[in-house]
Amino acid sequence: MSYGSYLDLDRLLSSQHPVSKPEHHDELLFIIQHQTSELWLKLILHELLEARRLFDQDNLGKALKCIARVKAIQRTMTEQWSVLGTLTPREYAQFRGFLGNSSGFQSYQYRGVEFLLGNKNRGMLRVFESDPEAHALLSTLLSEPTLYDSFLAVLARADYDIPADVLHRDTSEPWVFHKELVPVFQKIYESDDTPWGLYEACEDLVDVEDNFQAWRFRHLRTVQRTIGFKVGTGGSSGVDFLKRALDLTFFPELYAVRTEIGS
Ligand code: HEM
Ligand SMILES: N[C@@H](CC(=O)c1ccccc1NC=O)C(=O)O
Repeated sequence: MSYGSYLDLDRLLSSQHPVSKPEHHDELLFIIQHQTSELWLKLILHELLEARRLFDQDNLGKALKCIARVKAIQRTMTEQWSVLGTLTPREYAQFRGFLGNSSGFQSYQYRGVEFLLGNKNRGMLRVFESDPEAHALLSTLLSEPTLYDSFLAVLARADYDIPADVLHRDTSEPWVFHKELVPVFQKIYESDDTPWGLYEACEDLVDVEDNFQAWRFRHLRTVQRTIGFKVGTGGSSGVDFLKRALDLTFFPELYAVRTEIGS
């Protein structure tokens, strides 16, 4: 065993293939920024799947340990935008044309994280029709319960009043706001004898959503300073499309409960 063989460094470090001709100096930054993001997304998926499995086993403490790791990765990914922020609009314009129609829409790991957190959209599968492995993973994640579904099942088993239509919902559908859950969370947040384990779990989910939004926001701002209001290579309106994504929410009831909190 050696450092290089253990980490498969030969393969890793020979996996950067700039397509610009002549090769543009800054394309390597662009490739490595994406590759490191994909590696972190791989670990996020790994940890979220384990957290969901642990929720299903009522092992709350260990699930939260996985989520703590996810939160730390998210902070790293968000800070990482500062590296790409050193790419000037002109530098990017000089090799952007070589990227063709490829775009972040085609990140199956990103889509997998969105699905696992509840932002499901069957239409997004079409992008992966020519990639059977990615398609299979996303089909599975589309149909399976989300992390939030599994957490609500934990609450139901702890005798919280989770409606049957929530517990037996069609999990391939995107999450919709369930007002009946707000008093459930109110009971956790407002109690004189707060169940701190459940409270921590709720707050960890809020942290994950907050961190996800921070990443989306920094993506949007990096895109805006790099390509302004040009349309995206993936065919979207660009900045306007990314702005609308900021309205998405994974755990709306955990935010709605704040409005109801008295003393
Ligand atoms: C200069 C750098 C970047 C620019 C100009 C840019 C631009 C865009 C644009 C315009 C879109 C909308 C889709 C389209 O029409 O193309 C998009 C989507 C996306 N980008 Fe980027 N991006 C950049 C870097 C990155 C990086 C480093 C990542 C990291 C993985 C990333 C991940 C994504 C993802 C996942 C989406 C889909 C978002 C969704 O569906 O909500 N992008 N990007
Ligand atoms: N959508 C970007 C292109 C882009 O960023 C991109 C292109 C190829 C591979 C990954 C990319 N990153 C995220 O969207 C653009 O419109 O410039």
